Amino acid sequence: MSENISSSHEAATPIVIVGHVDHGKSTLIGRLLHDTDNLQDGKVAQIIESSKKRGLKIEWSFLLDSLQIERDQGVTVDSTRLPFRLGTREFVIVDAPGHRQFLRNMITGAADAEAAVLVVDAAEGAREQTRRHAMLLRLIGIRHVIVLLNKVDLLDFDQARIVQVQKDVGDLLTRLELEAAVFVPASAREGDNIAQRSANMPWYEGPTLTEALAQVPTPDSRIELPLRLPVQDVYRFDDKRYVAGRIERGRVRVGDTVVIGAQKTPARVASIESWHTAPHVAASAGQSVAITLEPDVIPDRGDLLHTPDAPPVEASRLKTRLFWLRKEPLRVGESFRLRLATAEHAVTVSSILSVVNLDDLTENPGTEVPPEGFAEIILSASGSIQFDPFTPGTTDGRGVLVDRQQRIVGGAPLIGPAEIEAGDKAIHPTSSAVTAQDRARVKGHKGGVFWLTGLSGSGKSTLARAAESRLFANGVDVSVLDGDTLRAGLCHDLGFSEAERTENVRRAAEVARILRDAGQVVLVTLISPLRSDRELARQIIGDDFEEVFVDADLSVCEQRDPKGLYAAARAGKISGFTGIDAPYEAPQAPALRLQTGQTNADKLAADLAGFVEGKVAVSGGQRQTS
Ligand SMILES: Nc1ncnc2c1ncn2[C@@H]1O[C@H](COP(=O)(O)OS(=O)(=O)O)[C@@H](OP(=O)(O)O)[C@H]1O
Ligand SMILES: Nc1ncnc2c1ncn2[C@@H]1O[C@H](COP(=O)(O)OP(=O)(O)O)[C@@H](O)[C@H]1O
Repeated sequence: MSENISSSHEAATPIVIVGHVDHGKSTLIGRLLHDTDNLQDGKVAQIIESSKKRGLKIEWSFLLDSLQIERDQGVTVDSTRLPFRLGTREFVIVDAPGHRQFLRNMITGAADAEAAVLVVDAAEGAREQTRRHAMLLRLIGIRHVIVLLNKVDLLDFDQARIVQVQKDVGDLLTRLELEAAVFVPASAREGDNIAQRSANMPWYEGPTLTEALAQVPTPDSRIELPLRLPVQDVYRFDDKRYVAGRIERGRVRVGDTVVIGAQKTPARVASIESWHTAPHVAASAGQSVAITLEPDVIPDRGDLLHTPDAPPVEASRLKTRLFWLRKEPLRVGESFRLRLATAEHAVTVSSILSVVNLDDLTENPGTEVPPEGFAEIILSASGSIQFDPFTPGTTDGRGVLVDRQQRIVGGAPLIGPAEIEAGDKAIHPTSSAVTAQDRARVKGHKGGVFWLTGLSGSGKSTLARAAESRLFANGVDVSVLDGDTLRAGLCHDLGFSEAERTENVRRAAEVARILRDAGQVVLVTLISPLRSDRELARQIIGDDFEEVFVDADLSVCEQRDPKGLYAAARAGKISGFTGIDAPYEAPQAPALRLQTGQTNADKLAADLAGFVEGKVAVSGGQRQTS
């Protein structure tokens, strides 16, 4: 049997190119591929042709457009890899069609970049996206950053002005604990200092971009680190059980003792196999293997195999950096799945330690993380999680948060265990193993929240109760959360000040979310007079939230006055009454509008029930009707 340890193969070095919009990223890619002779002849002709047609000099960014068109015609891919060669060394520019996909690839490690070129328009200096991208480079741990000060022709190649921009960008990176390997003053459009040294900047003695790329170190070897083999799967074949996975770091030899996951069971490696080759005596980082163990223990997918002398960290509260991708802000109390190599753990955000202000890059206390925002948070799990703290250049601690629909909502490199501080809310919420899909299959419909807002007396309760009966008769698991009813119990401590109404809405939204997560259809009837409060409800509930406007003029409501409240308010017996001396902000774009001053209640209840059924329908669902 031969020693089959893969030596460091000369794989292409992946790089990413980032920068503020219009700072010249696409032009740079086109220029770079052309000047390094990495374009097929036909491509150049195509670019010259389309540039001429528009009466322009050669426009290198058209190259990317034409590659994009080719991609659009081919199979859908979520990552674009543009290979190019510099001398004997291979590189690949990792890009993605679309800004969000690009960010997603960066945080999941799909981009897997060794180095980054940060493009900054020298005439404009660092802008908002420059800061955001630099933060992202820090977050995902890219250690080698080349700053390309682009468009220096617009500064007449003036040394003093270029040096000033270099200093500004350098200061910005220093504040992020990132160090630029080199600053290259260049003009991607004109070709200065890309592959050819610029004659316009005799004062510049540093490398051109291609020279700078040639200096990017080859990836560090992960072989010398202690073993980590995340279990991908366990197969049974010919009476043997194979534990399959890709070695993330270290090496494993036949005869080694390994420890399996959180159960901490030791076992001996009996054999190491891989497809289509003879069995190995050893394997190392980067290789995918199937091993057999003695005794024949059964790990689970997600378990980490490691050496007994260098175990990973274990904690149930994890201090985590965060790059937040969801369109809605993140709040404390939200639950997700934390993907970590092949493992998935249920976690809850138990606190937001700080949120980065992108204008000045300061870290401040905050109650929510905005879309594309950066923060430091604590994630809590119900049990302990094994991990290695995030280390740039490795896959260690590279967590990703996914929501109930398996969508990636955040990059979450795990920094380490979170100590429990005095006064800390050390909560460890659990989440259900029963999925939304399981529930929908059993109930024949999915859960959803229908938020009925409108003036007192507009008809919210009347329509919700009538729709509830109709839906129930059709086999829908439905309930109503009614303002008056909640205020008699859960919210009995609340009055009608603005702050108390906000709290009332928050509580109702939290309850609605729990019921929705349990697969129910929930009709909430609250005046909820302020747009900001209804927006809060939408954010707490997240998916499957629909705003329904129960619309009737104040005069109609006042005339109906079913509870005599308007009369009491007019008589000054009740103060702060909605519509009289407290505001009501009508929805601007409700999903459904029910005009109760014009249409009878029966018809509107049927409309509401129909709307609800349409929204919660699942294909193939079987419902029992009564
Ligand atoms: N000051 C004042 N303003 C508005 N409403 C008042 C007030 N005082 C008592 N009520 C009664 O409380 C019901 C509204 O409660 P909500 O929980 O829906 O209100 S809110 O969403 O918190 O604004 C409301 O019920 P509906 O008529 O069903 O809307 C009233 O019965
Ligand atoms: N088209 C209609 N839709 C709903 N309610 C109506 C309609 N026409 C008259 N009403 C009457 O208006 C009143 C609405 O009161 P309610 O449902 O308690 O309102 P809210 O819950 O919004 O305060 C009820 O007395 C109801 O019978």
